Amino acid sequence: MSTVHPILYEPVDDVERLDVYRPGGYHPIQVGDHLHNRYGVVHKLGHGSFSTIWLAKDEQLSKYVAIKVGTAYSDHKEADILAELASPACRKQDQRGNKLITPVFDRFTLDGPNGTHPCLVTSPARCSLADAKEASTFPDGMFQLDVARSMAAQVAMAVAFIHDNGYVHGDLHLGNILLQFPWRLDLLSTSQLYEEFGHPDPQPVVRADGESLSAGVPSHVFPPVWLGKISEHITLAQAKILLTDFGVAFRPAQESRFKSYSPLPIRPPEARFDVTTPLSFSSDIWSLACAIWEILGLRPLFDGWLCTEDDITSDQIEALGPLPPEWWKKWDARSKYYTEDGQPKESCEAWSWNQRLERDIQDPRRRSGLDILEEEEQDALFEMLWRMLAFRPEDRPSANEVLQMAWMRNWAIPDSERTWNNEGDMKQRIGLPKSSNSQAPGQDLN
Ligand SMILES: Nc1ncnc2c1ncn2[C@@H]1O[C@H](COP(=O)(O)OP(=O)(O)OP(=O)(O)O)[C@@H](O)[C@H]1O
Repeated sequence: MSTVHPILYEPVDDVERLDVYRPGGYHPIQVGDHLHNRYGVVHKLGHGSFSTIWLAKDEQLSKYVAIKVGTAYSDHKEADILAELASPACRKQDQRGNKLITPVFDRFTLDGPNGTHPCLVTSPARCSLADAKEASTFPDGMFQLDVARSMAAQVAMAVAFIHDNGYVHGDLHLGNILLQFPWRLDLLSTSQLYEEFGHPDPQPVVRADGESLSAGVPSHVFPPVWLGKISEHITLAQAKILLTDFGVAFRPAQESRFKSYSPLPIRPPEARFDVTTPLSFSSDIWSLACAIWEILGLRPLFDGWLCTEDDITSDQIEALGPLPPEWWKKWDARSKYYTEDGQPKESCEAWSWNQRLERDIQDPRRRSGLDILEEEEQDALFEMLWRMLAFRPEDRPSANEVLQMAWMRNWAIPDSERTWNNEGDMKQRIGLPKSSNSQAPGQDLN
């Protein structure tokens, strides 16, 4: 059942939902606030359903940090999980994977008119991969091929790292994969940062009924700063990613989770058809395959725009073949799309794998003048994704097995190694001395 939200405030574009400034909801924060006697808020980075995220200056260490301020409903689980993944015990097992997970520098709580809010201090990133694609100047927002391969390998490594440490991420989409800064933001003073990326733009919050604001509502809200980069302009050396948002992550050994919180297009089918078996690591493998497709191409593998759960199931069958028989029988809406012997009804336009590759990856890449996948690479990619998208979760490979597959070994991992080996070259290219930590760049910050 959908909830109807009364219109309490005059609308403001590109900000969090204003009606969530209420007891249990967001904490009212303004640029200029000083948090936890240490962090001066200088800009807004973004918002999610359960948090607002702020760029702040850590006055003790003179460096910029991102502070994720949770709603008062949210628990401390995300911070606990990230702290555990950052612990020396986890980190020493896998040096590679842990650089790809949001680090935790500090955590504290804020008490305010809407309750007590968990706050997580992490490193600021440029933008999410979804934002980078959306910002493209082309109608088709995509990454250069080597960049896409590198990012795909890094996400798989990050997933292998968290799986090795017993956690399922549970929400692997491009909005939760961030692009790291290729240089230290700390090189900029706050005024240089404003000059380079724009000043905060406070928008007044006005009640629709003309009444005054209650104590839990901020006087102003802030559209996020754009620190990001347009997808096709990201170079291989700049393609370092961070996997973020562990808000729905869980440990299958400790918690039986039956419901998936992933968006419909990347949601594993067992969450719909096998609701009595707890979700496990393989649910991330399904979503990882969908994320890799979208990183390489233009659009999601299973399109979710105005789609229902039934449309997505039908789309999955078109791409992957018949559902396991017991799931097929459970699917009440099957007769809308298929005859009883599983043939698509004429009204359905079926898209095979090859057609999808053309439609979603190769053709848009060609149109944007970007490299396409050669035949040998296409075959290796198909082989990997086909196995990751097995309907039955137990038939999918583990994240470590994915990293051993030919596409990863021969195409994606070599490009990710070039991303991580380029650090020194990168600093030279943007005109920074390799050991610089005080000088403002004044060069190409993009
Ligand atoms: N460290 C960061 N640096 C820069 N931007 C960030 C950072 N963390 C989050 N953001 C921005 O804020 C957005 C929301 O963050 P996040 O997904 O962690 O919040 P959430 O409340 O858990 O969201 P959701 O609605 O997905 O549960 C991200 O998509 C990104 O644009």
